[in-house]
Amino acid sequence: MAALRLTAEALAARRGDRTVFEDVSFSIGPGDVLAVTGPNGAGKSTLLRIVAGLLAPARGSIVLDPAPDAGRGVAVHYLGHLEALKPAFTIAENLAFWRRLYGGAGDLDEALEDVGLGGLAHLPVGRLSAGQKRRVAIARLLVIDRPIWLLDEPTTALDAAAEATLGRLIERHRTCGGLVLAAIHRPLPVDPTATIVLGKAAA
Ligand SMILES: Nc1ncnc2c1ncn2[C@@H]1O[C@H](COP(=O)(O)OP(=O)(O)OP(=O)(O)O)[C@@H](O)[C@H]1O
Repeated sequence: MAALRLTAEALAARRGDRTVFEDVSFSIGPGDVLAVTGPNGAGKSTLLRIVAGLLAPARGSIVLDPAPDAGRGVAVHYLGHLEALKPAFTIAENLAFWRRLYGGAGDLDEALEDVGLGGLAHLPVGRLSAGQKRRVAIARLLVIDRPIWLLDEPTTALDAAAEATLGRLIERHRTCGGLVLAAIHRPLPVDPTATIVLGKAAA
């Protein structure tokens, strides 16, 4: 994985008519894990969505060095609150869809083994538990090789074993030079390089 640096400079975000946060700056490079904490409504998901390019900042800038020719979007993988899985399709069909859409090349069976869902590729997603769906969403990170993982409360619905597995997968990603930005309420299953605390909850 090519060495990348992601630098955010004096970011501010507005949602509706409210400034959610301002003057947020950070710089992360290969192997870094940046945790973003703060109370409900402080803007953690907003920050991730801005870094993903899904929302524009009210002020400030985000620079990727080196900048991908096709833009920042191709370097990031956003794991949001929603799993973005079609319930009527099997696990394999869902992962194959996302892999094709994002231009990934990872092995589906290997990814499912990695998240503890080996042998279940044929099951419709609609029949899975919340934690199993989360594991499928995490497997998507593995079949599409992108350097920046944006994880919004990634341990939601995971049991202790799956949380430990996520920790190992994040460590593997770091070892390969990947970067992680994670919005959290509970501690991550890895030691973050740094933590940003966003301010006050919405009144
Ligand atoms: N689509 C939207 N339109 C207007 N305001 C929004 C929108 N989405 C979120 N907000 C507001 O932006 C603020 C920040 O929301 P955000 O989801 O980023 O917070 P968060 O820190 O991730 O919260 P939580 O810990 O509850 O997940 C909140 O006050 C929320 O009401």
